[in-house]
Amino acid sequence: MAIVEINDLQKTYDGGFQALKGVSLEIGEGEILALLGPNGAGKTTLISVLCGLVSPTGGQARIGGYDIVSDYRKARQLVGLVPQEISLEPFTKVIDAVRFSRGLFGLERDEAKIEHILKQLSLWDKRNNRTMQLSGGMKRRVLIAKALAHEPRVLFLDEPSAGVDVELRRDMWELVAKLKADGVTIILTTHYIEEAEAIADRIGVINKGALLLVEDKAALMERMGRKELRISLRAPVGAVPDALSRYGLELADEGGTLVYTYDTKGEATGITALLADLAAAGLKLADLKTTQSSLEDIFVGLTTETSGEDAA
Ligand SMILES: Nc1ncnc2c1ncn2[C@@H]1O[C@H](COP(=O)(O)OP(=O)(O)OP(=O)(O)O)[C@@H](O)[C@H]1O
Repeated sequence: MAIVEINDLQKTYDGGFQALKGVSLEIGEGEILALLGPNGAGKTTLISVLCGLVSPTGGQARIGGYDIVSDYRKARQLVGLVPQEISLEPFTKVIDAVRFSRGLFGLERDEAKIEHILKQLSLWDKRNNRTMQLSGGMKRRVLIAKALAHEPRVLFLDEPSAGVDVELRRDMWELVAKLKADGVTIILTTHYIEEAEAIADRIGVINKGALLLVEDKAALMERMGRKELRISLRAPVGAVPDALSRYGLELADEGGTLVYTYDTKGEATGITALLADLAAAGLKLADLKTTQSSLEDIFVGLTTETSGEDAA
């Protein structure tokens, strides 16, 4: 069942800038969705609209069935937000900061719950430290603890590993996996393709306010498993010879290159047979090169394609 339903969501800021151009998306309960996109793509705007911090100028969204505008309080109660910027009261003790966040939602004190959250984030030993005494990574954990204090069902993490070292980033990934096991739905934004690969169930690519793709990570990985063999010919051809039709070759470089795409996970690549058939068809090779498509290629391809449209 979808816990977050987004339908044609739009945001035009006061100055006229259109930061969201009609985003539609459904996120299932317990899912981890990574929103990948370059700076200024609209990721923070999308999260801010869903959390009720920025008002949409078109479309609708519901969280747990509650409209984010007309049923704002009920929708907001279901979400936790970990912002990009670290903003903590320096003199407040860790445990008090988390208790306070829970109180903001009108929930009764529940020390067992607070203890569970602090332990889950490895903050229990630091519970009586003032937040200013903590390292940057620990401060980020406090932000997560605060966001979890009212037991939200959906957690938004805006750039959780921005400015975080590699080790802490891995800790963060483990934590996300633990939260998922607890049934929390997680939507995170990131610039790091590696991060999306490591933890997401689904990956959404957003650029210039539009969602370009949402796909299961496994399906994207399947695409990544494809490789290209580029065969440069000594003499260009006008068309792919009929004798080679079964290979699905494409022509590039004005007939000077044949491009063969194959699955690296397949038992046989078909390359040996292809090369034999090429020779039989009388084609002479100048060079061979293989390239592997990666999530990064897909991402760069998608985001530059839309930049091109803008320029046109
Ligand atoms: N309050 C605002 N008023 C006008 N324009 C804004 C406002 N907030 C954001 N924008 C613009 O909207 C666009 C999207 O910004 P947003 O912060 O959502 O992007 P992002 O994908 O989160 O980027 P980043 O990865 O840099 O955080 C940017 O061009 C930004 O300048």
